[in-house]
Amino acid sequence: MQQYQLRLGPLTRNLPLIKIAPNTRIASFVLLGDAELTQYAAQRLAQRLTHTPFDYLVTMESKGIPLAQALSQLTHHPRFIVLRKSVKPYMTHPHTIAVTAITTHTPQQLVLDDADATLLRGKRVVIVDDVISTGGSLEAANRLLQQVGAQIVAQTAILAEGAAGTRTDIEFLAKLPLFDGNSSE
Ligand SMILES: O=P(O)(O)OC[C@H]1O[C@H](OP(=O)(O)OP(=O)(O)O)[C@H](O)[C@@H]1O
Ligand SMILES: Nc1ncnc2[nH]cnc12
Repeated sequence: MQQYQLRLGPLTRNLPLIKIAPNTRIASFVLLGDAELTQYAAQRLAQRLTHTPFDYLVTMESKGIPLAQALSQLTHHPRFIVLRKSVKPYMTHPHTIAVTAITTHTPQQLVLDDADATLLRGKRVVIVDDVISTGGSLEAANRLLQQVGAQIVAQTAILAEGAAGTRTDIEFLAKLPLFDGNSSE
């Protein structure tokens, strides 16, 4: 399997290249289970947020969760909000929004329970995720948060992939190429 070598500060990781379309691959980045990388990335992102006062961190299920937890602790924000991908029985009044993300061909959604929506109304929010690729998940999170009256003051990620790497409205630590025909088997 072909690999892409990611260097992030003192850390190096070999990421497998995963086919997402004919001749197009992403470098699969799996933050879940990598406590060292999560902690390192959270420290770097916390530094970037030093001059951005905010009330809540918001992340998307699932790979953003450990990063948001580490960043929450480092920035002394004891609670963070997770946008879920399915409606749970305990939710009283779920707000949902459709998502198009690079890794799934089936319809996806982001869900925010009303209790969390109430918490976020009028609050300054930082969105955090592991990877921004097409930006579909980020865009959906933005729309959902705006619907419930939150104010997005920063968007942060470890990696920006493909065209997301040219965006100036995201704080990211590293860029990843999208791999074209040269990476086919
Ligand atoms: O910019 P986009 O094209 O929307 O891609 C980025 C999203 O994709 C990944 O989630 P994934 O769909 O792999 O779900 P998971 O975290 O639940 O595994 C990643 O954690 C982002 O949320
Ligand atoms: N490169 C990537 N690795 C893992 N998950 C992703 N989601 C979007 N891009 C991704």
